[in-house]
Amino acid sequence: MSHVDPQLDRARKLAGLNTARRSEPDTTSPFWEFDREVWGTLAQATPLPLKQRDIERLRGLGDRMNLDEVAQVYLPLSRLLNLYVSAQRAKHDLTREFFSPLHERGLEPQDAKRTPFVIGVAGSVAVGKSTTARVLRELLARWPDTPRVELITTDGFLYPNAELDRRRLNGRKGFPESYDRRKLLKFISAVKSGAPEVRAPVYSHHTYDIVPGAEVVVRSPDVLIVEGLNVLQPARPRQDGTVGLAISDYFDFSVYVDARSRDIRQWYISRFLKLKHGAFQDEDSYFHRYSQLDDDEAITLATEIWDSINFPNLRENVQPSRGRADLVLHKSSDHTIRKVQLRKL
Ligand SMILES: Nc1ncnc2c1ncn2[C@@H]1O[C@H](COP(=O)(O)OP(=O)(O)O)[C@@H](O)[C@H]1O
Ligand SMILES: CC(C)(COP(=O)(O)O)[C@@H](O)C(=O)NCCC(=O)O
Repeated sequence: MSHVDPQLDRARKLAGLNTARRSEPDTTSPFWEFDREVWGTLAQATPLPLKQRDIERLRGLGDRMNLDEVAQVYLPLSRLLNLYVSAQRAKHDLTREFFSPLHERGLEPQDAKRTPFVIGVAGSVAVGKSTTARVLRELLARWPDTPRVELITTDGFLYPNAELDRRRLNGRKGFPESYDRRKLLKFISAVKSGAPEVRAPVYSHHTYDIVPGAEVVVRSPDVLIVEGLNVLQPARPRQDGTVGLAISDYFDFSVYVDARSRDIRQWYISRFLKLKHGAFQDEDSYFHRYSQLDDDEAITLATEIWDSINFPNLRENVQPSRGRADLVLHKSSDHTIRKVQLRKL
């Protein structure tokens, strides 16, 4: 954070900010904060490898992501992550060098291969974290040293509906206790142990349940992105009061997608309406019965689901984990990212 950076000063002028009135650094915050325009200058020399049609393919229902946002927000982020991956690799090489006296004696660890760089993507239901995760995946895969990027969503680790019923957790889908957290922790720990193949179960929004027998196989990629509501949850205390590990203990970097809860509520309701006219029309959709509702009834129902499930989960579990992220993307009410916070080092 040098005092005079011509690129940043130019960006501040473009953004109508007075370069002479630069605010004092906030020494009480663990984050550096950047307006989008300033952050957007941080990868100017990097060509944008995606086209409009790629964005349309990656964008979730209702999301407004466009090429400008990819260039100004995600390209710099992918550049930073590329640097962090290199730093991690350098650290790995140094550690192997540190082991080298063991080599002659045959005592060097046999599995000294590096493990995948794991990135967590957290945020509320309907905030657009799946679009964020998919765009990051595409961008990172285009950097020459991380061609193999895999993405999994934590919904695969939800208990099947029958098990949620048995545990009296219907109506709590998405709350931390609705996930098989032990299985998720074993999954991530296997990935970070360097296992050549690790399997994860699959959830379907269409059937609103785990898909029996389906799995995704993660084969030691360069980068693994793990997206889900609760990925930044701290470990919960065991019955004897001791605290174990959380999946975030295995993350090399994490992103929290943030917005005002009243904006997210609006996005959730309008997405529900879009789904009513789209996916719910399909007779196999679990929500097919809702396709018959008129728009007012659908708005009432979506509001009820938001107020009774998704908002309480956001307030009680998801939002309190925001401060644990390495990077926070702040969206304004039109879905565009206005501000980026990066954890200080
Ligand atoms: N009932 C549904 N039917 C079909 N797709 C859905 C349904 N609910 C959510 N989705 C899709 O699932 C994905 C994940 O949604 P969500 O968990 O709300 O996270 P986010 O909106 O932050 O990506 C989104 O692409 C969304 O459009
Ligand atoms: C499947 C989800 C819990 C999200 O799971 P994630 O991948 O974030 O772990 C959420 O998108 C969802 O559909 N919640 C359902 C709330 C409800 O209507 O019961």
